[in-house]
Amino acid sequence: MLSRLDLPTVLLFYNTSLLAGAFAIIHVRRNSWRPDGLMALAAAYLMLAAGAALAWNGEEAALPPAVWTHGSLLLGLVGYAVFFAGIRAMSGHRSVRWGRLMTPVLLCFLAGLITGFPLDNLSRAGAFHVAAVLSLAGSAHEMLRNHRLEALPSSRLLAALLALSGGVYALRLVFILNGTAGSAGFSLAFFVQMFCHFGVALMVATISKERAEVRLAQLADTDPLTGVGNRRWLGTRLPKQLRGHSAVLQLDLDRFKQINDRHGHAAGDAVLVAFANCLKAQLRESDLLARTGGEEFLVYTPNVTEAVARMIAERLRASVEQLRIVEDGTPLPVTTSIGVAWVADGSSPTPDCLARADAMLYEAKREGRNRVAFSTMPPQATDTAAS
Ligand SMILES: Nc1nc2c(ncn2[C@@H]2O[C@H](COP(=O)(O)OP(=O)(O)OP(=O)(O)O)[C@@H](O)[C@H]2O)c(=O)[nH]1
Repeated sequence: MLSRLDLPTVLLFYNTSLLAGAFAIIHVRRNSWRPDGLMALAAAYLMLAAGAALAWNGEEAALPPAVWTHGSLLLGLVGYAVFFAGIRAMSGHRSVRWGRLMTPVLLCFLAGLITGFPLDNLSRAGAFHVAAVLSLAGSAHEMLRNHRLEALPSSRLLAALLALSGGVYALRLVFILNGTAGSAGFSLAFFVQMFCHFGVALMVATISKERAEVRLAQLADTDPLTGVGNRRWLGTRLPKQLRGHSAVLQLDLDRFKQINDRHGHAAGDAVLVAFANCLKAQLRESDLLARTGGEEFLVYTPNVTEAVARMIAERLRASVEQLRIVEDGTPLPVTTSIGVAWVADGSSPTPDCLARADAMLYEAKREGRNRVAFSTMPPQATDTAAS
């Protein structure tokens, strides 16, 4: 069926796919919180559509050959360069070196003006196909590289579509170079490209949606002031039972209200940020740190002996005491009280451990603040410990 389609019909479908793709990408960009590269992508689609329309009108003898051949080649080359720039910017905030990207495009265009090679159909198609293959292969590579940093479900699919599109152009380039490119292959190639244009626009929209979902999940789990996890996040990360040789530490800044009252809420916020950063700097990758309330933080530290759990708590207390926070030229001395519940052998239900750490924190406050109160959880019955 495809072989019976004439060239104007194929080009009409091809252009429709580019225009619909550009429209979809512009719409996604308007609603995206991370629109990098999307305008370039839409512009590339429009340039490729304009280039194809120029070629179509030229084939119909509606324009002088010198105009449509050079014009369509320039639009095709710039379109594919901008397409690559768009995918690169979209894939991971990396900068686009426009000078480096556009220099070969302009050199090719100038060579065309000097030698007149675009007037020859096969030479022009060859140059266009080389640009398309390089751009699409580079774009697929960018998306795969991005997938390693940001594993979104649709980024691999987008890379596959880009690779398919580049592969079809590469195959056609081989036919062009050995002089066997026929009109049936031409129609089929444009049909696949049409499918890829729709697919790429759809994947761009889906990636934008997936990024928004990831961001929402991050916002829901993160304390906006300090950037550490919040109580909700902690709830999803803490096991139901704390295993033997693990500890929870409940930390609370001492007399924090006075800092707010004397120096203002902004100074209080600065203290909270410094406090969180100080704790973060002391902990291991495997530890959890969350802000569970106003000036309350919780640390979960697995795989620690009693001596190490005591040492960690004391080290946190001492490093907070040594913090040097200055607001408007005024030093703000801070200390923290810490309640620790350490699980010996077996395991303990997490709520019990949290309640014990809280009770220990209360004791540390009662005993004068700026200290650690430590407790070992009582051993559990074997069946509870095994569950
Ligand atoms: N700046 C700032 N203050 C907060 C925030 N959240 C809670 N607070 C304040 O934290 C203070 C907690 O005070 P209290 O619970 O009385 O405790 P405290 O003054 O630290 O006294 P002790 O815990 O007994 O040592 C209150 O003044 C809250 O308004 C916040 O996000 N920023």
